[in-house]
This record gives sequence, structure tokens and C-alpha cells, in this order.
Amino acid sequence: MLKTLKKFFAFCGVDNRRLFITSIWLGVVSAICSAMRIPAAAIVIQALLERNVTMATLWTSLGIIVISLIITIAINMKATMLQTRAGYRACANKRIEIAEHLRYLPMGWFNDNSLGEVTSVTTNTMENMANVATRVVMVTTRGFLTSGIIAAMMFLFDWRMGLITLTGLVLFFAVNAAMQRAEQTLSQRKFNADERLVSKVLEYVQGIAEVKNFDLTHDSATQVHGAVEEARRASFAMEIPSVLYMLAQFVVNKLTGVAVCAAAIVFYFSGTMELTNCLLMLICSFILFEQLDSAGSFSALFRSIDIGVDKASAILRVEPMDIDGEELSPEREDITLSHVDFSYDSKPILHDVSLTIPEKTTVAIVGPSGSGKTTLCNLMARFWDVQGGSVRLGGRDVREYSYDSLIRNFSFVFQRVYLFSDTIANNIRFGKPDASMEEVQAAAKKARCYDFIMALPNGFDTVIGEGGATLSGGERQRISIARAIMKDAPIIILDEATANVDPENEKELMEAVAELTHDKTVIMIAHRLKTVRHADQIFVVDHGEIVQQGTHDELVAVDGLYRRFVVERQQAAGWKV
Ligand SMILES: Nc1ncnc2c1ncn2[C@@H]1O[C@H](COP(=O)(O)OP(=O)(O)OP(=O)(O)O)[C@@H](O)[C@H]1O
Repeated sequence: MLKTLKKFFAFCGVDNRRLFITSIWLGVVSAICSAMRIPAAAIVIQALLERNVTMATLWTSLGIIVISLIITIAINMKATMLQTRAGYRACANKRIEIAEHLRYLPMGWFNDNSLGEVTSVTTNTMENMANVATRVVMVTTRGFLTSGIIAAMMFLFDWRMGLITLTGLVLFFAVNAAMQRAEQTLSQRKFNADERLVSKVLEYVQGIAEVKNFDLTHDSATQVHGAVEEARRASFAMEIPSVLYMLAQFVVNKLTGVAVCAAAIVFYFSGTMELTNCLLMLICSFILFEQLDSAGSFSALFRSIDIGVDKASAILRVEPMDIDGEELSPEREDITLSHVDFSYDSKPILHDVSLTIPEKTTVAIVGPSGSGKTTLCNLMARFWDVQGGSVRLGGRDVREYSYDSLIRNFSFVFQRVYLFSDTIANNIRFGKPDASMEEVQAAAKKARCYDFIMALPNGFDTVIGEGGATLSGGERQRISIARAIMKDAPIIILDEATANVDPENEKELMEAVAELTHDKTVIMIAHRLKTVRHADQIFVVDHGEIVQQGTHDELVAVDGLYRRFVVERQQAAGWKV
């Protein structure tokens, strides 16, 4: 348990740890104040035995009780406020730290770890930590510390009583340690079940259109039901042993009280304890381990704090990509790939790819579906690291740049646009967080989305649904172009941005793209002949290799994949030109 405490305090950070420790010590002071009931009772008992009860005796006793009660309440309030602040602040800081850290993780990590796992850690686990860990840590540490202090006081009072109390404490901790061991595997099972539940619900909600479309309601719901059922079983399995161990702890506690009671009576009759002290011990025996009772039940949750800290720390320990990167600004924005080899895990995708894209030129990358076009573009912005060869921007390997200084040079317009559940203005501002409203509107005008935004009920302040759900595909696309215009990066990568657009939207989209790409280095994964034919260079990719390279006129003049695609474009399923 001490190991978990140490881990938890290290996890919380210095400031929050200080608040926690202060609140724990305040808790101990409050427990001692609440124990002032014992001397208050002793004064009255003594007076009664001496048949000397006066108003002064009663007032003194009452005064001690009232004052200690007021102090206890005030201290408890302060301690609760401190630990609540420390708990929520520590978890909020961790969430921000994790979110920030995720930005710098290699894309391969996201491939290997499901969205559910990451979501579960940042939501469930952190929520659990904020709610449970803060209370658990305070109640248990306070309970154990207070009981230790009481045991020491018992030794001072009468070593025989001290011995009985200590024996009780040792037995209590033995049961507690057994409970912690029993909880270890069960807590892990519960965490895994919670993680799977979040994964399945996310999958179900994200794929709800497909679920309805293909009438998968039953299959998907079964998976969600299975995950819910396993989470229920895991939670229940965790409760059973803890209830039994808690009962055992409770029994040990009460038996210690009974032993104190019995020993006091025996010692009185054997003439080795005064009547006042004997009566005092009888009162003490009932309140001796009050704090320990709640500490014992709360400590059952210690294992889940342990796992929670481990899960969050495991994400934070994943090595970010730009560990050695420098803050660089390329002098020119040309891109060179030299003998690049790349695989996703063990699946080879690109083989010995070399190409040069001079700055401020437009290149089109074309090829059959799955040939590696998107992968090629992603390597330029170091979404992944190459396994062989190099990718250079402005003559420097992209691995020499820090992530921020590299990504500053790129704007991506993806075919699948993701808009955040926020106002339209803020979605456009993503490209430049401190942009004024005038700048946002100017970008929207260039991206040909100003008119439809103004037609919305709250204009630029309209909050759009998560993923941009309340806008059409073409509108979302143009907002993403406005975002890219706002960023004003020197290199634009258009990944099939013009595919799947109806003719009405196409004209506006083309105008928006023209505004975005003006005077930039442009790399487009192009499916339309119109856009491809005007490119300065065309790279034809097939099975992860550049099989042809040149201008449209040069490529149609020779027999090859490009000409075949142009000729067969009407029938070609994988290449819509
Ligand atoms: N994140 C990933 N993890 C594993 N494999 C991937 C990943 N992304 C793409 N692939 C695989 O790599 C290959 C190349 O994919 P890529 O998206 O680069 O092709 P593309 O030419 O852009 O295809 P399309 O025109 O259909 O978009 C495909 O076989 C794809 O399944």
C-alpha cells in the first residue's frame, strides 16, 4: 500500500502532493480533537467517583467537547476542500498532459492501441481517480495514522493495553494485506472489462449508420451487451471478496475493542488498574478504531488506484517522435524522398521510392487504390517514420525537425473531413488559434463558404455537431479548406479532396482549392483528369513503387499505366478520372 501511495503522490505532482499531505495531517488533528471526548468523560467520571461533581466540572467537560467539535468540523471542511482540489486538479493536469502527449506519438501507436483504450484511460480511469482516489487516499492514510497514534497513546497509558491494541492492529493489517492481494487480479479484470465496454460503445455509436444500413443491430448490440455483461460480472466479482475481507476487518476491530474491555475489567479486579482508568478504557474500547473501520473498507479500492496510475503513466511513457528534434525553419520548401522503404508493421507498402518536388510546384500522385499514395504523403509530414532511405524538407531530414516546427509547414485537406463540436468560427480558427473574426471571415470567403455560413441561424457562431454532422459533405470540405487557408502553410497536401463532390459543389470547391494552393508547393492525390493534367509533374504509383513520372502530355505519349488509366477511365473502378 505504501508503494501505491508513493506512486500516487508522484503521479499527482509536487503541488497537489503537498495539498494531499496537508489534508491528511489535518485529518489526523481532527481525529485527535474528536478523541478529546475521552478526557472530557474522564473528568466527569473522576468527579462522580469522588462524589464531587460541581458545575465547574460539567462546564469544563462540556467546554472540551464543544470546542473540540468546532475544531473538528472546521478542520474536516478544510481538509476535504484541500483534497478535493488536489484530486481534481491532479486529474485535470494529467488529462491535459496525456492529450498533449498523444499529439507527439507515432501513428503506429494509434494503430496498435484501440480508440477505446485511449478513451477509457482519459475518461473512465481519470474520472475514477478524481472521484475515488482522492477520498480513498485521505480516508485510509488518516485512518491508519490515527490508529497508530492511538496505539502509541495506549502504550503510554498502560503497556498491557498497548499490547492488546497493537495485536489488534497487526491482525487488521494482515487481513488488509490479504484483501489487497485478492483484489489485484480482480481489479485488472475490471479495468480490462471497462476498457472493452468503452471500445464497443464507441464502435457502435460511430458506426451507427452502417449498423442501421446493414441491419447489424443485433450483431453490434450483442457485442455491446457482451461487454456490458462482462463489466457487470467483473465489478461484481470484485465486490464479493472485498465484502468478506471487510467483514473480517470489522470483526478484528470489534474483537480488539472487546479484548480491551475485558482486560480493563480483569485488571481492575486484580487490583492492577484504578476504577477511573478501567471505566475510561470501557468507553475507549467503543471508539478506539472508529477511523480504522472506514479506512479498511476504502482501502479495498487501493488496487484500482494502482492500476489507474499505471495505465495513465504507460501512455505518458510512450516515446514521442520528436524527442531529438530541433526548432527549424526550412529555407526552401522542396521535398525529396530518397530510396524510401516503408511498411506498416510487417506489411511492406513502399519500396525504393525516390522523388523530388521543387518548391512552389504542383505535383499529382496517381495510381490504383491501395497503391500507397496516401502513405507517401503521410511520410512527408512524418506521420510515420521511414524504415529505409530518407524524407527531406528544404534539404534537411524530417527527423531533424521537432514535430511542431515540421508540421507548421504542411496543411492537409483530407477527403474525410473532421470538424469538432464547436462553433464554425473556432473550427476555422484551428489553423490559427489567435485569428480575429475578420481573418476568419476572410478565410471563409476565400474558401467559398461565407455565404452558406451566413445563412445558418447563428452564422459563424453556429455550433456544429461532432464530426461536422449538421453540414453537407461539400460544406464540410470547404470549411476544412478555410481552416487550411487560415494556417497558410507553404506546402499543401490534398488527399482526394475533390472526390465524391456533386457538380454544384464542384465549382465552388475548385475555386476554394485554387485560393488555397496559390503560390504554394502542392501535392495532390488526384482522381480527376482536370486537376491532374495541369500538374507540373505526375507520379504514377503502383504496388508501392513509382512506375512513371512526367507531365500529362509526356505520360499519355507513352504506353504505360497512366495512358491505360486515362483511356480506360470510364471503366476503371479504382481510379475515377
Ligand atoms: N494505418 C495503416 N495501418 C496498416 N495498413 C495501412 C494503414 N493505412 C493504409 N494501410 C495499407 O497500406 C496500403 C496503402 O494504403 P494507402 O492509403 O497509402 O493507399 P492509396 O493509394 O492512398 O489508396 P486509396 O486510393 O484507396 O486511398 C493499403 O493496402 C492499406 O490497406
